Amino acid sequence: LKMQKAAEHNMNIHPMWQGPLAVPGGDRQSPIDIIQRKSVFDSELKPLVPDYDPDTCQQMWNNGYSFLVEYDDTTDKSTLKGGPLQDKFRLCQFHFHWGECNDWGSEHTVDRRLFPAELHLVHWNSDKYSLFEEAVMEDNGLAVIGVFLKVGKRHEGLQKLVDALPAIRHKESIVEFTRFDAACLLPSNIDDYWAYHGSLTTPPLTESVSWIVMKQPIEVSHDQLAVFRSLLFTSAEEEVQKSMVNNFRVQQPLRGRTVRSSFS
Ligand SMILES: C[C@@H](CNC(=O)c1ccc(S(N)(=O)=O)cc1)Cn1ccc2ccccc21
Ligand SMILES: [Zn+2]
Repeated sequence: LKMQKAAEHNMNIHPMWQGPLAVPGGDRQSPIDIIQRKSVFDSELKPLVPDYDPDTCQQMWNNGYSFLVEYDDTTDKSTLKGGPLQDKFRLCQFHFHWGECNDWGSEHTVDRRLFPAELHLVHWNSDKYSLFEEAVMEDNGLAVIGVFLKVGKRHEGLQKLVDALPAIRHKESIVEFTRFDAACLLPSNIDDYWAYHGSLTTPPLTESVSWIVMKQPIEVSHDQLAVFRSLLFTSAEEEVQKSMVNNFRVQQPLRGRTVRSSFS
């Protein structure tokens, strides 16, 4: 029932969803429901090796659908390798998806379980491509780490980010944001994850993503999540202000894909 309610509230009415809602013939769309008993343990999956340099953190902005923290990805200073990945990937940004209430908001689900929010750390394959824009179009171009957020104790590392949000309430607003270590948003256990091939969850929905979804959620406080919901989809000029909530895509068909797990 919550899935149904969540689906009714999701942002398919947001302007960004007007137009083709799926890649024609797309058979590896994201997000998906991860059915634990159907995932296949793969002993070949290696530990993930995130190596992020806080000095590459540059700015935070409201793009009218989420808020992004962007990193300088002109060098290999902040990288991800290991896990299911054959190549080295550069961190370019992270962002979140969340609901209007704590009952839903995540994009992926685990055995149909919804979380109040989901973090995405976006990386592109710098061994094979020279720009993010190139990698976006290639089937091994991107790697996104998904981390579920659940309501619990306050997340000290997240608070620096939460304190900056009022400065980017409106769409298109941007603020300098430096020296943030994205690794502080990863759960304590990054060895247990699910891996599958999918897509961007917003247009252009390109099927270029190696998804790595962490099993262990991070805990954030109710009040920290409430600040996410104080953001607006709308720019300062628009007369009707709309709260930035329910900015998630509904789960997509698995189409015969296998979800691998790094743990048995
Ligand atoms: C990718 C778009 C911008 N979108 C993203 O970068 C992006 C990143 C991660 C996710 S998620 N939620 O799956 O983690 C979703 C979107 C720009 N853009 C639009 C058209 C386009 C064409 C070529 C190159 C870039 C292009
Ligand atoms: Zn995302």
